[in-house]
Amino acid sequence: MPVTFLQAAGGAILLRYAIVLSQAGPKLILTHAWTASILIALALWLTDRSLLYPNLRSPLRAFPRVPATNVMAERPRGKTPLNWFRQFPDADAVVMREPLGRMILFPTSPEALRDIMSTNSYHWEKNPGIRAFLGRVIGFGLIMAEGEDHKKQRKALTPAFNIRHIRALGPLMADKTQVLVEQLEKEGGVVEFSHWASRLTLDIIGPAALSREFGTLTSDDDPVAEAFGELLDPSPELITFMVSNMFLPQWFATRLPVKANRLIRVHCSKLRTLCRTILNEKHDGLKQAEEGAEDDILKNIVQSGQFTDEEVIDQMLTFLAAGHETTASALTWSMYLLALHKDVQARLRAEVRGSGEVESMPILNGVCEEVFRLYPTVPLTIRQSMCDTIVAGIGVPKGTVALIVPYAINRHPKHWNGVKTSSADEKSPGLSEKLDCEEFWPERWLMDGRINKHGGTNSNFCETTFLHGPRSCIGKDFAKAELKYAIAGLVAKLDIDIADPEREVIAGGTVTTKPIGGLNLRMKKVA
Ligand code: HEM
Repeated sequence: MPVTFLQAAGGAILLRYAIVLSQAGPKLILTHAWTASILIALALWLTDRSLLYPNLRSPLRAFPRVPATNVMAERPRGKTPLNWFRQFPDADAVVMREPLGRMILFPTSPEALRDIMSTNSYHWEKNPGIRAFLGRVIGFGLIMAEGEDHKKQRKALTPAFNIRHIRALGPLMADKTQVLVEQLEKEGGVVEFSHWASRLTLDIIGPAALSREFGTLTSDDDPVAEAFGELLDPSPELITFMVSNMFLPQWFATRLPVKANRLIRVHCSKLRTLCRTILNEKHDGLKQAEEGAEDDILKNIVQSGQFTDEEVIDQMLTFLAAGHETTASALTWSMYLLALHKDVQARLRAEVRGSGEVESMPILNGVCEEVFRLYPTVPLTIRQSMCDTIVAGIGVPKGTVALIVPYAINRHPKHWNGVKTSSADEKSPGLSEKLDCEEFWPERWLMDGRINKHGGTNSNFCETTFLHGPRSCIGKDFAKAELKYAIAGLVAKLDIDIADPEREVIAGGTVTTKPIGGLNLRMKKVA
């Protein structure tokens, strides 16, 4: 529609200009007519893009408008969208207009989120530039696949993450946590915890996904930890390069003589070589052993018979990258929240020291769910519509950019403000207190002492830490089990306090959320 309008207007003006100038002689036509018509067409296009289309024709006008803000740069990421959601609590989405008129959609209501993530999930894809860049780093596995390719990969990989396999990993998760506890006891005193959390999760994903011990908890020089450290917790230069990949064509970006390109080439080639070696060993193991090689995610992928060796390596890189810093971030924030809420820490310690299955302990479950809600590891993710589609009953054109912001959605006041009720309150009504959407309150996830799945809201789309639908996190159950075992193991043995209470803890990080400057904790053995 805008193109038709522009073509007609530009054509008419061009014709008129040509007639006027033709009367002034052929030389003048050649000198000015084309320049003038190009400038006029450009001016019309800009006017249309920045004024007419957004104000008069865009269907996104149906949603409240918010001022342009650099939401990618703010800390914590999602802070401003949360303010918008407070301002427009009943809106299905808000729309931000960038200076050149591009409209960005921020879906907020469960209906809008369901349309994007579930009903019309395949109408939306990730930004092609970011995909190409991240694919170079973490492989073109499941996270980077789109459309039919994604459907095929997801179907082949889902059995590897079934609940039976994850349950079987419980002892490994508990054992590795025990190694961490011993290391922390040796450190004796103040530790920078996010660093230890990454080591733990790498040592769990290694054997769980690839039958490979990385041993990062007990050794300082591990090439895998180093490569992921530099690639996933990158320098400002690497971040700038990543963002510029959204706009630059890949044939150009990959050839730029910048340090970031060299760093990616060196580390990725090391990681691919390592994965190739592991894969060859797995093939040998599968050929030799009657029972097959050790049971892990890799064995399931190889045995699915759906992938070439290079594709399996892409999946291995994806699982290593997606499956380690993410849970490390959640574990870091768990320790932070438990250090701030010593009463919850004490109740949790009593629970995990008692009998019962780690998977079904009520307080532990509530603590994990509150951590995922308040500090979603991926605070924001981006999508672009590949065709005309519908969001909460409004027709949204092809090419629309949507920013899904779990940080803000998970704290939406309309869904998460409430009333604190506990069994004690139920016996003595009138004692209920107001519950703020940003308050850490594990009991949201308990109803009459039993675990509930929605945290007291009326839709699971009120919480989007792992997203929902076909593009939701395939490792969700793995991550939840891992976090439970890690918290249970740590809290049972160690008392956790903030080491430097004066310092403000702010959520930063590039791909995953982490406290800026780390998290210093005082961890003491408890009797
Ligand atoms: C706290 C832990 C975790 C969080 C918060 C988390 C969150 C997410 C999110 C938000 C996405 C969607 C990203 C997007 O499309 O923009 C995702 C996708 C994915 N995650 Fe996780 N994740 C976690 C742990 C894991 C683990 C442990 C694994 C593997 C062992 C894993 C593997 C994946 C994969 C393969 C995808 C792509 C799924 C697809 O597109 O079909 N994640 N995760």
